[in-house]
Amino acid sequence: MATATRTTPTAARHRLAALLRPAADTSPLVDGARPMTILEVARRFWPDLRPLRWWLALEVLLLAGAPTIAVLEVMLFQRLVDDVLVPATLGPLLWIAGLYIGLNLLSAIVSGADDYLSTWISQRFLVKLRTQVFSHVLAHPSHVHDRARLGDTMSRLTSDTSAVESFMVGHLANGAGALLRLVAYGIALFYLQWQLALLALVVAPPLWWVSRHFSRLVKVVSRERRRRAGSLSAVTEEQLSNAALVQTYNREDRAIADYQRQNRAIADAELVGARIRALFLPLADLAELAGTLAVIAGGTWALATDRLTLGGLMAFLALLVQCYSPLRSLGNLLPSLHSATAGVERLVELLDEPLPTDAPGARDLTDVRGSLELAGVRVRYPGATRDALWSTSLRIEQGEMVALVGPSGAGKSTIARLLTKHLVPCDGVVRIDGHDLRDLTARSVREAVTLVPQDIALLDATIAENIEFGRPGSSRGDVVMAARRADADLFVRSLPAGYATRVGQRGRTLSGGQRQRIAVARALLRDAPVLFLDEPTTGLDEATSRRLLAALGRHRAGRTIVLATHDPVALEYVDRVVDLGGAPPPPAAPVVADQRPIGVG
Ligand SMILES: Nc1ncnc2c1ncn2[C@@H]1O[C@H](COP(=O)(O)OP(=O)(O)OP(=O)(O)O)[C@@H](O)[C@H]1O
Repeated sequence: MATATRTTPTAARHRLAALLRPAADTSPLVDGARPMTILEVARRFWPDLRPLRWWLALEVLLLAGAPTIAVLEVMLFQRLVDDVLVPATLGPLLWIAGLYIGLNLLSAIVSGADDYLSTWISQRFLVKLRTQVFSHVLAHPSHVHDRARLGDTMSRLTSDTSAVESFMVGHLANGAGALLRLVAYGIALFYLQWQLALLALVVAPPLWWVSRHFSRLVKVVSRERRRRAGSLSAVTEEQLSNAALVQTYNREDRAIADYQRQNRAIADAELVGARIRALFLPLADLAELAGTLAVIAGGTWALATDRLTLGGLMAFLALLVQCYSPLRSLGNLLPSLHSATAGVERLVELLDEPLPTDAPGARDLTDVRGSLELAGVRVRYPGATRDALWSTSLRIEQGEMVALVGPSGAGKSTIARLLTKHLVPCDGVVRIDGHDLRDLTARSVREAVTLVPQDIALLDATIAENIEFGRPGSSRGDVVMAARRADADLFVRSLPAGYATRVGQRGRTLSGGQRQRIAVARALLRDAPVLFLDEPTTGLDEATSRRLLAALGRHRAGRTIVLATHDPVALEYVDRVVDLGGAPPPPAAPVVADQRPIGVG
């Protein structure tokens, strides 16, 4: 005998709950941010909005103007029915029409001013917030940038900043406007017929209940949607910036599949949102309909017992219908705030990434001579399980030209980061001219030490502008001189547009060796007392390497030059070789509890 499968109420509830939650993302690219309450968000961003508070007050006044005009219009409508239509006389129509036109004009002025002012407030807030977030991200230490997914960061900077704006300005202003409208209509309703007005209030509790449940579900789905949007941006940026790699290895299918998977995850979250709306919005409609029917029944009684005129009843119903829109707006306020909170949380996570700050009392490094020292230095990157440097000590005298050698991963680039104060050691001291870098401002240290990193970065600008970046305001003669010293002048002159050639994003229209020489020219123009070049001869043929190294030798007078290099040719041009050795690091020690976050200060 076949057993009939029965759906128990609990199983049905579980199935419904599953339909209203996004399916788990099995391979999340971007983690969810720390959840925040609405109050926390408001407290966090109020200081940014505070300077605009008087404009906000004016906005609230304008918001209050609109419902007042609407109530006056409905009252006028009552007069139209009772004084013109019911007695069928044209007499009072003239003044009623005149007032209607006047109110209409006033309403147009108020709503135009309200629209302009609210846009102005939003945009001012947004410009300030985006600039603040952008400068914060720009100040992140380089190793934080290494870990971050650029696409996700960009999604936070654009759409998530808009979420803060809609939370602090859009939704709260809408909420205030809805509340004011509700109060104005409510007073008018009670004025027209208080018993009917009380009857109309029966819809408030069910609407509130619907809104609360709705907002909880909306919050979950909004957080997922935002996180997944971040993942999509991250995958897009990653695949497009590595398009050549993808093509070379014939991995287009996999890249497209990854991209599609992220899009499907977003579509899944969107569909859950649509299911939630499909379930709850009809419930809100039902509550409104119940309210209107109750008022029509009560209104018939009021008409029959002469408690209300026909015009009064029609005005009452017109006002009641107007009431439902702000009531809905208020009902939607919580879900909208929760939805925006999901974006705010991601932005706050970005803003809460600790920024490197100079220690209190840090002073500027002046009169730099250029001696460098590492004493017993240990570095471990955040999240790493082993030290990048341990017990490292070395000394480079002022005016020396030194090659820093060691196998790949020995820590040469890490030393460059230490010397430019992008990192501070977990143990030990880094010194310039005998001063502990911790006591110096990062800005003055970077003025003294110019780094040409291994991963050459050029701006999407002309060659001249890229070199001039080293010392803004330099003359064309100085730019050309620096290019000549870096052995770049000849190849630049051979280009059709010469120094005015645009190099494309990250200098991609130049060869690796050409990029290298432009970067060295930029560093030479800066003319800092200490020059750290990380693998400066990578991508250069031997003859060009020798010309560059000889040029550096000529440029060294009074300067300390460090070459982190694997190139044996470079060793011929230096005074001394500092070998970082290749000893394996000590066994991975447990992460020390009091390890300070790596950053400046
Ligand atoms: N941002 C980072 N986060 C975590 N670990 C890092 C980071 N940067 C470097 N490391 C680790 O630190 C160690 C030293 O790296 P570093 O780049 O300083 O070596 P290197 O001597 O310059 O190597 P190469 O000669 O290959 O350029 C390596 O084990 C590397 O994996």
